[in-house]
Amino acid sequence: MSTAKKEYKRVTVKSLVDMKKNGEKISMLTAYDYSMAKIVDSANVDVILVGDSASNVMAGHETTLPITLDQMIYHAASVIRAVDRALVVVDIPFGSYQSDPKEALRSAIRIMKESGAHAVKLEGGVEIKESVKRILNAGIPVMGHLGLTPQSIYKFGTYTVRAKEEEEAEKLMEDAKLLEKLGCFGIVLEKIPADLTKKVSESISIPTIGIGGGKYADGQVLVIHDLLGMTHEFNPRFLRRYMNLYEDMGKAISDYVSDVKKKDFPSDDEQY
Ligand SMILES: Nc1nc(=O)c2c([nH]1)NC[C@@H]1CN(c3ccc(C(=O)N[C@@H](CCC(=O)O)C(=O)O)cc3)CN21
Ligand SMILES: CC(C)C(=O)C(=O)O
Ligand SMILES: [Mg+2]
Repeated sequence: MSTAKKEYKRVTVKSLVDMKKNGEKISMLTAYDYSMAKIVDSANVDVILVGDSASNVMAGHETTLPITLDQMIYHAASVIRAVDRALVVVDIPFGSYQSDPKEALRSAIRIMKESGAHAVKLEGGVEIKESVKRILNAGIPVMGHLGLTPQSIYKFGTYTVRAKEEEEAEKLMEDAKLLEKLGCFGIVLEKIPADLTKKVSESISIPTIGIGGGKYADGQVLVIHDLLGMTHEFNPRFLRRYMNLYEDMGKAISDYVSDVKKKDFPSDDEQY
């Protein structure tokens, strides 16, 4: 598994756009720490997202709002140290880009400079137009994120499917075209109807990456802990679990506890 990576060149923002052109689907997963990123990168995932979902998965917060820019940089720097092949994209966290475009650029620069990341991701469309422009003008690649945007959860109140109404669907299409025009290299489409993902993906030349966006997206993204079955209480329809690590890890750990209690561990061979 880990030997395969040497066959490949580094993934770049350009290779992702080329993959869309060639009809090759893009794989993207989150990682927040060195050990996990090492495994994800070695398995040839194209894009690693240091998501602000770290706020939920790593820190135990209910939403993505509390995580700070410093904390995101810490996670991103750990991931960067592990990665040889994947493109590493980092979420700019809530509160570090919404105030004004200069703040947005300062946050993006801090992420690039202090973590070594390759690109940043921001949530929203026309509302963040000036910020996206400014970051792109500084030579920093930007990924968009439309549909269910968790940093705005309190505006909506629920995590239900977005853009089901005609008007919202039209706005999302406009936002996607705008992000493409500004120069973004890709757009995450979260929890929107599959037919809207299809229309958007056919209308723009940059790749769409779906999470609950259906089969017509140019790529897919999941939170690594969800895929591995570590988050056993998170059960949206779009999630395919490839393991049940919550149970398996629990079993391994209780076996260890029991071995210690039984004085079975360590054995004669496991000591000096
Ligand atoms: N572990 C984890 N996985 C994620 O995909 C993820 C996070 N955390 N944290 C940040 C955001 C939040 N995301 C979410 C959150 C909820 C749903 C969702 O579908 N929730 C409910 C349905 C709620 C409703 O219909 O009102 C569910 O079925 O679990 C989807 C994506 C995606 N991101
Ligand atoms: C779910 C993905 C797209 C994300 O933004 C995150 O993990 O923070
Ligand atoms: Mg995010």
